[in-house]
Amino acid sequence: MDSRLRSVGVLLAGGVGQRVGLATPKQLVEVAGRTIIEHSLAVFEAAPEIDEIVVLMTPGYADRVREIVAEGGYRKVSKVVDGGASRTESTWRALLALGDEECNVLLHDAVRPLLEPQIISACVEALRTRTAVNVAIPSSDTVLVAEPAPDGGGEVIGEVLDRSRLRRSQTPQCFRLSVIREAYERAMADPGFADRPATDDCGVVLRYLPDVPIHLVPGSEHNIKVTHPADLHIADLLFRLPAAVPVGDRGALAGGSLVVLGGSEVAGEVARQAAACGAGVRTLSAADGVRVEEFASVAKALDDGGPVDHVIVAADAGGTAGGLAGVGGELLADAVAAVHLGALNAARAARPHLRESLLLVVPPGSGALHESCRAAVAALTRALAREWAADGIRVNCVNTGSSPVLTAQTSLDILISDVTGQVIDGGVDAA
Ligand SMILES: Nc1ccn([C@@H]2O[C@H](COP(=O)(O)OP(=O)(O)OP(=O)(O)O)[C@@H](O)[C@H]2O)c(=O)n1
Ligand SMILES: C[C@](O)(CO)[C@H](O)COP(=O)(O)O
Repeated sequence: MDSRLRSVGVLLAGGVGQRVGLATPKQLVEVAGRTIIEHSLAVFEAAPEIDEIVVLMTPGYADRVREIVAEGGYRKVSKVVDGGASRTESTWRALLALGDEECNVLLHDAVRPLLEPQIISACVEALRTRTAVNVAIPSSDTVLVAEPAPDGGGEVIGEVLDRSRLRRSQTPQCFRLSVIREAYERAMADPGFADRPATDDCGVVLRYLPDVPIHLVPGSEHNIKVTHPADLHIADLLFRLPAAVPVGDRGALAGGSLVVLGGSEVAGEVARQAAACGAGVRTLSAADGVRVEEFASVAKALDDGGPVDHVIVAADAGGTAGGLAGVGGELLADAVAAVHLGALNAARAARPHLRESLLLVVPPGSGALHESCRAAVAALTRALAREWAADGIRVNCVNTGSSPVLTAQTSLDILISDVTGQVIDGGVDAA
């Protein structure tokens, strides 16, 4: 059996988030700068395998989702439908909204915002030859069955399950429309279903179509479900983990145009390595009368050149080490002006000329002054990457490591990659 069917991603967002305990449904809470539902929407929108997206939303909040869809330009979203009273009821409503033409249906918990694109690819690939596919990961905990204590006081262990056979079920849960619809029709016609509901779609298929094998594809430890308040913090941290930047073909820079702003050692190395790759490089530093601390100075220098593919900001902030008490007021202001204000100035001045990406290189250092500047540039990177995403301009940050040469190599790899919003540690000399 082979299938090249249309694939519809269904985002189940009809819950109220009782366990998180906020006044609004948890899928509307912002994590890493975006609502949880928007993270999930963005993954499905960007997946080449997905043709259409249907959202099931908590009654009363559908218009908020329509706003998010319109503002974010999520063109694959065809419908926003009110969810039901339970997850399975929301799935049932989605199935009713899908029409009769056979297709692949990928049912995803909207509150799993860290779904990786390769999981969608694996699911759709598996659906070419299977009619039911689930995403699962091995259990790292021992799972046991609790029973009421014989003396009536609390619970005792009834059984310890064989962990080697246990998997934790994630989403998307994926089916041919005809298969999942038949399973749900049987469930809805079963008067006993309401008393013993299923916790997921695979549970419905397993119970009502036991002859349909549900094939498993590997999920991911990052694909967490935001269920309890702590999960909001865990998701936020997971979003901040740096992406792996592949070592690409730096020759791809040949013929491109770069402006390197600032007089740090890394600035010099980036300029040298990029020029060796065949890029046209313009360097602008205090030696050329350009000071990133002054917006007008950077803006004039950039206005004098033409459009530019990449701008790299790598100012020198000399001496941002040690305890705050030992830092003189002037040094403090200079460091903040060079690193934080300089990045803001350069970003603002570069924007009208930029074609591809901005890279903010944070100078080396330690202590309260340096670390607070570094955090400011990291936050700037993430926020700007979101602001400029709609225009296709990437923004990244690299923290200078112990080797300026390796940091410059990492910088070039970031320029030729497609990552955005990433804060990456530059190269460190091997010990
Ligand atoms: N009536 C419902 C209930 C849940 N869901 C969706 O199913 C996913 C997984 O459910 P869960 O984590 O249980 O979400 P809530 O039901 O919102 O949480 P809680 O049980 O704490 O209220 C979520 O994306 C949720 O929005 C749904 O579409 N319709
Ligand atoms: C579908 C699911 O996410 C798979 O792990 C899970 O069953 C949903 O359960 P919940 O009761 O809706 O949190």
